[in-house]
Amino acid sequence: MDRILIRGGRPLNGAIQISGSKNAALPLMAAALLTSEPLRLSNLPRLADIASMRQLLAGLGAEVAEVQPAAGEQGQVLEIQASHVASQRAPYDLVRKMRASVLVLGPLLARFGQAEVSLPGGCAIGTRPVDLHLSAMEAMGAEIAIESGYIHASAPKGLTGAEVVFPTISVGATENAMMAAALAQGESRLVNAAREPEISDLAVCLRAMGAEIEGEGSEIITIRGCGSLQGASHPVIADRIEAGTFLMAAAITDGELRLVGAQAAHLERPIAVLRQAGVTVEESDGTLLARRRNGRLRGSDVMTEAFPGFATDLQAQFMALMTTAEGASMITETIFENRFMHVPELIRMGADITIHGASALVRGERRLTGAEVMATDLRASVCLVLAGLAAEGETVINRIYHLDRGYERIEAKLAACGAEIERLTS
Ligand SMILES: CC(=O)N[C@H]1[C@@H](OP(=O)(O)OP(=O)(O)OC[C@H]2O[C@@H](n3ccc(=O)[nH]c3=O)[C@H](O)[C@@H]2O)O[C@H](CO)[C@@H](O)[C@@H]1O
Ligand SMILES: C=C(OP(=O)(O)O)C(=O)O
Repeated sequence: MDRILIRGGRPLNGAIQISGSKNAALPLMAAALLTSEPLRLSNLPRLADIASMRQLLAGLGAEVAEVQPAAGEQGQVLEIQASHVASQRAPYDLVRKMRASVLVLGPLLARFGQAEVSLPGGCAIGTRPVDLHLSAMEAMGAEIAIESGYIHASAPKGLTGAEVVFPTISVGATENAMMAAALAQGESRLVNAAREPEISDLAVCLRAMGAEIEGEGSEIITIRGCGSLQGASHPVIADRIEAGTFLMAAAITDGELRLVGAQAAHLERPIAVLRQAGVTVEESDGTLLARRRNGRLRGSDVMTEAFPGFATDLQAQFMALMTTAEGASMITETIFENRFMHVPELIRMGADITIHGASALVRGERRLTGAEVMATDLRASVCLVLAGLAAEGETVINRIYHLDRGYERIEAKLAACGAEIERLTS
């Protein structure tokens, strides 16, 4: 199994191109199932999750081809055509590797009147049920049964537009409901919808495919379903979590990074928190520049929240940063019940952190020292990379397949800015 070796203590300096967003790309790829015409997606990151979604779509019978970027296009470009969908079954083997596989449920059900999707099961960061996805489908008229670990959904006469009131905010359930509603008969109103930039990106693409959608980015999304959707061409937004991670990499190493393509509007709360902690973040011409303001960082409290709040996907990285700040920080995780798996590993590197329920108290100004550590999930992995970059000596991170789910060419991007980092293959 591959590992990452980091020799820490070197400031990062340089420019990094931000890749396309994994979390925007996955629902966009699933949206290709809504039409028999080709959907062309550009600026897709080259990540394990994108490969898994590609495999899932191909397994259903869609044709997925990588094509050369046209003028103005960036990243990986895929043309997905789901004209002959032979199967409506998302198998356990793929769903267990990537929970976002459940995003094929809405499109398959809306277009073909049936879908079988393996229940995702638990996950390192929490139980992560899919009840909100299922109740949204039921509100639109689907019958749902759980048998042998699979969701069996059927709507032989098609889905009907409905008011879906989400009791709690769910990004994935909002996306599934938007895609299903786009092909349902009549109008749907999604109330207490997620407002993440990835939701807005999906709405833009669905609109280009002919869907009538309003209100994305607000708490109520209205969708008037139409009989069929057409092909479209859509560039995926930049990955705000990758950008936020590298803002923190600049700060933790006391370096200076220019992030090309990063969208400040998608990072307002994390940038405000970083500024309060003593990081200068400047925006100009589609880039973000980050460096410490006067050498020292101050402990700052953070609570994770749905967008526009502080993203849970940046919580672990912020915790690594706060281990090096002056004073104490209280970091409260409100989205996932078990997203502190990085804490024992940071402690092994010299951090002083105690967990009290959903909060972690970080006592700062620790000198981190390199150690052999274990990655447990995607953001925990990159938090250990940040800690390793700041630590004295060598850090070896095991189980980095988690990292490959969400960070494109991370060693190359960091090495180009002065990090001593290498992948050890065995
Ligand atoms: C591929 C993707 O985009 N992943 C992101 C997405 O995950 P995902 O879409 O899975 O996250 P959700 O927004 O659905 O989850 C938020 C909370 O709602 C709960 N919940 C969710 C659905 C449901 O049916 N029932 C239920 O109880 C979850 O367990 C969690 O506690 O949003 C999360 C929250 O910003 C991010 O951390 C993930 O990186
Ligand atoms: C939790 C994450 O992803 P997923 O929802 O795909 O597990 C993440 O991107 O941090």
